[in-house]
Formats: sequence, structure tokens, C-alpha cells
Amino acid sequence: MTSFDAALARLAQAAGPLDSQSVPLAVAAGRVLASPVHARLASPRVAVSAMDGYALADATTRAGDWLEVIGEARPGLPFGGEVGPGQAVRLFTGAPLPPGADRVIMQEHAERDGGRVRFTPGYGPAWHVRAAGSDFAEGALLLEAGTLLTPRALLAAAAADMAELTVYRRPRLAILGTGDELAAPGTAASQPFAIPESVTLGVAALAADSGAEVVWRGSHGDDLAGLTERAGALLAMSDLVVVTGGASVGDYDFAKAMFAAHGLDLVFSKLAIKPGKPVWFGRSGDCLVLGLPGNPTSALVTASLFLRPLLARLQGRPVAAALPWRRLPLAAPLPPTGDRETFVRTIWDEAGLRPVRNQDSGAQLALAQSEWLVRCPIDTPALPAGTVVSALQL
Ligand SMILES: Nc1nc2c(c(=O)[nH]1)N[C@H]1C(S)=C(S)[C@@H](COP(=O)(O)OP(=O)(O)OC[C@H]3O[C@@H](n4cnc5c(N)ncnc54)[C@H](O)[C@@H]3O)O[C@H]1N2
Ligand code: MOO
Repeated sequence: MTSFDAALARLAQAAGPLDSQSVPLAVAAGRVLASPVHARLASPRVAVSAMDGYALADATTRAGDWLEVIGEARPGLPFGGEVGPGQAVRLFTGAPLPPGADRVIMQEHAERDGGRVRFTPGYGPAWHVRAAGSDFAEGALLLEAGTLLTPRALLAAAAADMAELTVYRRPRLAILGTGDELAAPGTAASQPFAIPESVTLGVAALAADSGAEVVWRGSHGDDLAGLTERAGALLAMSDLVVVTGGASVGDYDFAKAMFAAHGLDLVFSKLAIKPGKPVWFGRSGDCLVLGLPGNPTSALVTASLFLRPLLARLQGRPVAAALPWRRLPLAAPLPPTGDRETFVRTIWDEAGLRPVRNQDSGAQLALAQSEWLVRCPIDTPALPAGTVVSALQL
């Protein structure tokens, strides 16, 4: 069986970035930059006030002396003249500092009398001036290619005065659930032996969260001819097909077989991991194909471990960006692992990571309650509470 690390390395090698496109800033959230963002102007563009108050020359100002208020400055509306000795300009947060002034005194320290102002002693050492370019200079590199456009990154791109950004195309993803027993949620209870088709819903949500455009989602029964035809249609419309279930060795497990007629090239199959041993990955022509086990916990765990990194790669990001392992303590002991690397489902409580009671790979309720996967390599001995382990948020 192939190890988790070896499988990930093969996946990273098999999947490179898709092409890029230009999109308006307003729809760029969650996308990944294909080109870096450089500032088209400095921030701030000129020295500005950090407070509402008065601008003046520090060297010629003493607490208690009256100054003449010669004008006003607001953000985007500078004062036209220069500030000399014995003078002050009324100004507001973000307003350009007038020439001749080098500090701002907050209005809380000012006493105003018509056209005059004076300042109470102890107005403090802070100058309340943001120097031109103190945030970033014109031309500065703000965001590198490969950056995920989080709300914070998007704000910086806007501050760089960009109207459009060059981002990687969103991977088009088709998701097919397989199994005769599957029924659309809401219809299972009225059919004997049917079960609600739950897995593709969870996988689709995870994929969308990782930047995919889900172009098709549905399920199909266990007939190989029908599945083969469906596989052809899905390969034609997507960059990546995810098929769930039918990954194991049963007589009705057709997940790989349905792609055989479409020239499936396997990259890996059957891994030394638990849950998720039957996960497999390959390529059919220009399209990638990822097979997840049908057991719901196995499917969502392997989607976190392989689908997220795959979508990251297709959008120009490294595998590691999709697998931010953290070092966190265990709140309860863990049993030893055997010959499969084990990903234990846990919740976070005040003492650390606590395994959920039901570790069955078919679980759906325990999966919903789980928050973190704890990574236990092959042959890890029993671990006492307090041990610091590698964990990944589910
Ligand atoms: N003889 C062996 N049997 C099994 C092995 C093995 O190595 N030898 N591996 C086991 C492991 S590990 C797993 S994981 C499962 C995975 O099997 P499949 O991928 O073939 O999954 P199915 O048989 O299609 O389904 C398993 C289980 O999950 C339910 N299911 C499937 N799809 C959905 C869905 N979309 N929504 C909700 N539930 C779904 C299905 O009804 C089954 O109960 O194989 C073991 N067997
Ligand atoms: O590997 Mo399966 O996913 O354990 O049940």
C-alpha cells in the first residue's frame, strides 16, 4: 500500500495550475492571484493626520500659548497655505498635513476661543502623523502570485488601486455519488432500504469552499454501462471529476471501472491510511479523477486530505497551503496505530483535542461533531493525554 506522504507527492506532481483570467475586484474574493499585486500609489499618498485635532509646528508651540487658526483640512481636501509660527490648522483624521506643520494635537487637548486655540499641558509625546508611504510605497509588492484572496488580501488589492485582478480559473468540478441504495435527501424514508445520498452534498460544499466551481452533482446506481456513459459526460464538462463510493473490492464497486473505457491512468490507489484506504486518483485525458470511499466519514476525511490540496494545486497554490497542520495537545489518551496511518476525529475542548467516541468510518453524526483530525503515523505507540500532536482542522 502507498503511504499518505507518497500519495500527496504524486498528486502534487500530477496536478498543475489551470489558466488564468482577469476579474473585477468585487467578485475576486476566494480566488487565487496568478499575478502579483504592486501598489499603483503609496499609502498614505502624503503625510496625514491620525487624529481629529490641530496641525502645527512643534518647535514653535508651547502648551498654554494661543495660536491663530488659519484654516481647515479634511481627507481629500488639503489646506491651501502654509503653517507658520503661532499658527495652527484645524484638521480631521486622514487629512493631509499642511506644509510647515509636523505634528497634530488631539482636539481633546485643545481649548478653542473663536479664531484662536491653545493646548493644555501634557498633550503627550505622540505626534499623530502618518508619514507618506509609511504603510506601503508606490510600486511596492503587496501580494505575491499564489496568494488566496482573503478579505484582508482583497482589501490590500483595492488599496493598491487595482480595478481588476489576474486570478487562476476556478476548477470545474463534477461530483458523482454511486450506489443503488442512494436516494435524494427527502425521498429516502418513503422507499424501503434506501438511504439518503449525503456524501456528495458534503464534498460539494468542501470543494466550493476550496475555490471549485461545482458544474454537476448527482448520483447513479451500480450499473457499469450507465456509469461508463455518465463518466464520459462528466469528463467532457470538467477539469476534475470526483466519484464517491464503489472504490473498494466488492462485486458492485465500479468507480474505477467506469473510467476504464475513457483511458484512466491511475496515479495512486489503495493507501496505508485509516479511514480512507480505498481512495484513488488518476487522469483521463485532460481531466483529473479522484475516487473517494463511500463511507461518509472516510469520504469527508479523504476530501480534506486530498481534494483540498488538489484544488489548491489547480489554483496555483502548494499542497501545504491546503494542509495547515498545527501542533496541539491531546486532552485524552490515544490507542496505538497499526500498519495504516490513522487520522483520528477529535473535538477541541479547553484541555486540548479529545477524540469523538464513534470512530466508525461510516459515521455521519460523529463526523458532524468532529473539528480536528489528529495525524498518527504508522506504528505510533499509545499516546498519553498532554502529548503534542499534528492536527488539521476538518
Ligand atoms: N473485503 C473488503 N471490504 C471492504 C474493504 C476492503 O479492503 N476489503 N474496504 C473497506 C473500506 S476501508 C471502506 S472505506 C469501504 C469503502 O467502500 P466503497 O468506496 O466501495 O463504498 P460503498 O461500498 O459504495 O459504500 C460504503 C458505505 O457507504 C454508503 N454510501 C456510499 N455512498 C454514499 C453516499 N453518497 N451517501 C451516503 N452514504 C453513502 C453505502 O451505502 C455503504 O454503506 O469498503 C470497505 N469494504
Ligand atoms: O478505510 Mo475505510 O475508510 O476505513 O472504512
